[in-house]
Amino acid sequence: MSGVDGGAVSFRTRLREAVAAHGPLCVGIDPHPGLLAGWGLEPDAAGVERFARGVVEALAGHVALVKPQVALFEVLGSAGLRALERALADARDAGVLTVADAKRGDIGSTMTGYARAWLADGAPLAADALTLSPYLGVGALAPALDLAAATGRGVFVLARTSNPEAAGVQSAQAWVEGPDGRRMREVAQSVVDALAEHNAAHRDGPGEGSAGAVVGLTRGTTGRDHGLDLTALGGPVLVPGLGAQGGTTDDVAATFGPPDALGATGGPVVPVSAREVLRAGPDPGALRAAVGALNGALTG
Ligand SMILES: O=c1ccn([C@@H]2O[C@H](COP(=O)(O)O)[C@@H](O)[C@H]2O)c(=O)[nH]1
Repeated sequence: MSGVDGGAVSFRTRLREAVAAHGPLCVGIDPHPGLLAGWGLEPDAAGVERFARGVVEALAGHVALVKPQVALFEVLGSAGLRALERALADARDAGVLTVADAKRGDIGSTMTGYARAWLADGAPLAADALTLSPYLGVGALAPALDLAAATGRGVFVLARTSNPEAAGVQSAQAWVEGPDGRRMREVAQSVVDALAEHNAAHRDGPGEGSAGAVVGLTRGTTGRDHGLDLTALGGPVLVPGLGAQGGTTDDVAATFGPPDALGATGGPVVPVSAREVLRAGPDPGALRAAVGALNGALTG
């Protein structure tokens, strides 16, 4: 993770390089019991570990990043978390970027603990990036944003999630304090704006673009004239909803524009697919073919 001068290389730089080399797809590692059965594995810690490490082994060198779904490891207690630690270590050793999808968020003092658990150098569960929930306020997430910026890691904060139930909260209008006084803003947009502010303050150096947003593929369009305006974000966008939730590669282009649409000021845009890709396993060649087909459609 060190740059030529010995300092940390930003997550966004590393993500851009990985996307340029392998394509934008992020493969979710979601060891659902049904998928484990399809792979001939038991729904226990040994099965989850074999599954997660099998995905990394098959896709190393073929995918930019993977996103383990922490809940599906946590459900097995300490043995499940040990399996996650091993899969994260495998990915690190193989040069595959990782996003721990833990959706953490708490008051600032507790947030420091979450930040150190997932974003500190040497932490057993350290990942390249962590998903965060801003329901306690984006400001409360500062310990994670700051540690990510300092260690060349990233965060993805939920802005507009892929599930339909989120609309009531995320599309609500709220008063937000800005440089020009108070103004009404959609909650999801206010999250993006706060992340843009953080990124603007860390434009050069290891913290560059470390604050990304989660914008679901299944919740409508983005752009200046409708929906979310991501043009000032200055960071990456994680886009779940491709495949099992109904989103298509055409939807990615229609919603976010061509792969480099946010290139100058933001991005990369990284679509996520878990179940659709994982159903192709356990055969490594079939997993790689599923990833290749999606990456081809996303970039073609
Ligand atoms: O808005 C969100 C945020 C996170 N997710 C997570 O992404 C994967 C999607 O899995 P699929 O099998 O491709 O549907 C899963 O881990 C979700 O918890 C999301 O779907 N939407």
